[in-house]
Amino acid sequence: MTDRTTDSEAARTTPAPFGARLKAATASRGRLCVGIDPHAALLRAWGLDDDVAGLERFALSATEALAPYCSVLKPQSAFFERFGSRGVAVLERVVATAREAGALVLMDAKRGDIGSTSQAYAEAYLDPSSPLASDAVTVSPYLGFGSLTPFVETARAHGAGLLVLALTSNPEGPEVQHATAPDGRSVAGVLLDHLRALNAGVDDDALGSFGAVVGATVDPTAEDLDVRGPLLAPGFGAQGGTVADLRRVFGPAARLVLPSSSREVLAAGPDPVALRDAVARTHDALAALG
Ligand SMILES: O=C(O)c1cc(=O)[nH]c(=O)n1[C@@H]1O[C@H](COP(=O)(O)O)[C@@H](O)[C@H]1O
Repeated sequence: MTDRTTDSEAARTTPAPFGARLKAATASRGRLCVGIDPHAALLRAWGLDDDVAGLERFALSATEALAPYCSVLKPQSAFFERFGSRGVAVLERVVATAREAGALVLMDAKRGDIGSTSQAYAEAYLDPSSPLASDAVTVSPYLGFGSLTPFVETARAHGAGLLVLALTSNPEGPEVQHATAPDGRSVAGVLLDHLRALNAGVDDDALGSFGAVVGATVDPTAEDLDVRGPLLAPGFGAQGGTVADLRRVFGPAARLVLPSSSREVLAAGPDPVALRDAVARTHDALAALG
């Protein structure tokens, strides 16, 4: 994005770091991230057509119903992109609506590319002057962790965060993530070490802004999951992950977990009260996590 602010203006307007804002949000609203994933099947279940009008109705109704009651909303960009520019325009409204209601927005775009292209992605999702500007974005480190440097620097400049794919919830992930790096560590272990380094300056009782994605459904791991930043745990709910699984997978790092659920919550709609009840039930279940 073009530089529309002076350095001193930027310093005045930069929000607190994402980790600090996430910690405050989960303390007041609970630590559930709800995914806004407008699947064709969910649109049909809500009595909507699988077209841009249906997408708009679904995504905005869900966001309006859920954003005041959730610490984090995670719109899945793919379901908007499949409708082209009109779908992306709906995504822009979802981001704005969620943030106005006080929810943090984690854009689920899973981007990652060579550094110079990563810079453009970082500006698209994290620069406040972008229409898609979010509080954090999911990123893929599989072009090498260093290729994410533009995301790290842009996040730091704007008080935003990153959630880096480490041990994903899908069954195909281990082929890459459990592979052994040249120095004998696992690939996932290398990524987790990089995240720990990025969060190194954070106080003991604070939360860093650079987190990992670790599925609620993965096998227990010998890796040290305590990166001193958030651990996004998708796979909770529709993919079968339970509170017991979160305890089993994360052990002492469970305090850092941000469980994420999309279809299980969204299936309760379109009634806004039913959507809120689904969130309340999940919050109650998560209370057992401590
Ligand atoms: O980054 C993610 O959010 C993600 C990572 C992962 O390992 N597994 C995973 O399911 N996700 C996303 O989390 C959401 C899961 O949706 P549900 O299975 O409906 O709760 C989808 O948007 C996935 O793209």
